[in-house]
Amino acid sequence: MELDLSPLWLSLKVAGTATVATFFMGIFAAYRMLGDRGRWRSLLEGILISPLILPPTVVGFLLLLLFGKNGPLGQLMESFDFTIIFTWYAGVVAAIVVSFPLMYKTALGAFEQIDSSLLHVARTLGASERRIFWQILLPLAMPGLVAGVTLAFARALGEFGATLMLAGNIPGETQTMPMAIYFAVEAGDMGLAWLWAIAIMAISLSGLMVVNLWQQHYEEKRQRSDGGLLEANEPVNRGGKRTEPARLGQWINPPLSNTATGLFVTIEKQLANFKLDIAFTALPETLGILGGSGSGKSMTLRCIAGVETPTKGRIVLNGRTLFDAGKRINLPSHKRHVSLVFQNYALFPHMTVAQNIAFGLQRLPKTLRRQRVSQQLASVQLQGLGDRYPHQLSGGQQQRVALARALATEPEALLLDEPFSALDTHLRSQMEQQLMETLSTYPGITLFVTHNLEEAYRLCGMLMVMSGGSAIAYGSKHQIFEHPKTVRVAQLTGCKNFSRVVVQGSGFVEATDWGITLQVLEAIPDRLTDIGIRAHQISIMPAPDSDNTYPCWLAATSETPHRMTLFLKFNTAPTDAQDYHVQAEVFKEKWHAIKDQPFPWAVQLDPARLILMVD
Ligand SMILES: Nc1ncnc2c1ncn2[C@@H]1O[C@H](COP(=O)(O)OP(=O)(O)OP(=O)(O)O)[C@@H](O)[C@H]1O
Repeated sequence: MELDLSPLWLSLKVAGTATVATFFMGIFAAYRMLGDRGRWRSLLEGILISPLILPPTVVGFLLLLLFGKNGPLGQLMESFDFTIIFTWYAGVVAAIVVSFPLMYKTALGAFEQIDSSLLHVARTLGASERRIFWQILLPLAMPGLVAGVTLAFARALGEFGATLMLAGNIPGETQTMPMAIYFAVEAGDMGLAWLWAIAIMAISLSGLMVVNLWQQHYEEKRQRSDGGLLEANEPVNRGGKRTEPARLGQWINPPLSNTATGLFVTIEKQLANFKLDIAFTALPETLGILGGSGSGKSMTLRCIAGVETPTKGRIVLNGRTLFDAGKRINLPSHKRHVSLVFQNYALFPHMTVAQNIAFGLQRLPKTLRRQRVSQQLASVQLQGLGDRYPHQLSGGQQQRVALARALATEPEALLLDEPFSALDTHLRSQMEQQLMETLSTYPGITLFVTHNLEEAYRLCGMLMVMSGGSAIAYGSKHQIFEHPKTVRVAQLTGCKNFSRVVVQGSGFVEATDWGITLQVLEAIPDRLTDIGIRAHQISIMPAPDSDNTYPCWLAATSETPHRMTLFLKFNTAPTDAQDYHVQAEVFKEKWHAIKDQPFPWAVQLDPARLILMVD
């Protein structure tokens, strides 16, 4: 008897059509749900994936209620003289419903895996949501989407229960392979049942294998091109000149005003366990932002870039209002002309270096775009690397590409969020040099977030110190480092030695925690509470008869490659390593000169170096 192949063709037709529909519907639904944290999300998710957990007969029953003669869709179709019940269309509908959750869930997972900073950075480079979808989300999610399609197709191919209820088992018209198996078993024709079962398994498994092979190939191709990490190509700084940024501002504490030139920020943002409440003005130069972990530095940059929305306040850039809660103005990131460089650089991994840099230049004619990319590559010394992918670059090179990409759009403000944190010490100092040169020709406003005090000092003319979501100090770097007004600012700028004080009379205070009386040169502020001194400014064995010199004993030491930290106690010998008053830092040469001297040592807290603070 000749074998009727119609179940095979019908299955492929039904599953293929359903998969095409599921592909688009699943991606659309996943895209809409992406980032949705609304209260209806759980309910909506439950509905979308319910066909995965409900018995197929229940799904079939519900579809029958919907598409049947008396169902709302059934009646609507009947008014056009059309019905899908007991046709192959019904098989397609059943297959779409049961395979949709697989496509949706896989697509959502693939989208969610994409680093959100890539999307944020694309927005700050001027890309619309549509462009981000087509050029960032879709290509990066492709391996996941392909896996989703395969699973959806396999599920559609194997659909039985819902299809039987909606489409029935009409040989040649609605009988798919799963149905052919069931009815072959019913009729006792085990040979035929085996044949269809093997056909389904072969099609599904070969589909999965092809996808797996493709993914493997995709990964191998990525790794093969991983070959050359180019640390050796990093520029080597051999005695090159180190220059200060060109336009260090001379002003101190600029008034908070809606300046025509500059960045004016006065915002509040309430989060679950944190409140950002900050106000400052930045002029066209480099403002360093220092602060402890979690003090709100990144959040401030994210609000300025439009990645986060403040709860209250205003942000004005060169006279343009970027955000005004009162007037309900909230320019999207792509219209702000503000570039944000993330800690992890957020380079688009599927684009070459040149494509990354050109990403924000879509509106320029091609020749001009190419010219701008070459200029930027040259400015960060990456000529000849335009065709590489980010994973073929060293950390330092990636950092330079991120900077070139951010500057290519000629932003009015450049926000750098700890741009060197992922680099080793050697590379860090090279990159710092390079950034200094780049910034010296950048005419806009730069905000530079860092934890590294020395880096902040070298790169920035002005500094803002943040703590607990607010600015606690703002001024020139000299002012902030040499005359911190509060204990917190002194701590955050690296001061390690503090003592409570009682004022003794004009020019003298008693440092109660250290048990000594100190002469001070600075005018004593009204509400003075603390005195401090930086570790490297403590003198050991000073010239005889120096002021503020006391006998000291050594409680403990701690060694770094070039310096020693000495834990010292005034007036009496320590009982253990924790029993000390101050930490002093000395170079190794000095340490070798003093280490065998008998105790007590003479230790001076130079009156000119003492910091007077309020708590
Ligand atoms: N999306 C968020 N939802 C709730 N809280 C958040 C969110 N993002 C940040 N925070 C909180 O806001 C505070 C400030 O975070 P932010 O990232 O600005 O700190 P930071 O000063 O940059 O710290 P670090 O130096 O460690 O990067 C932290 O307490 C953090 O937990």
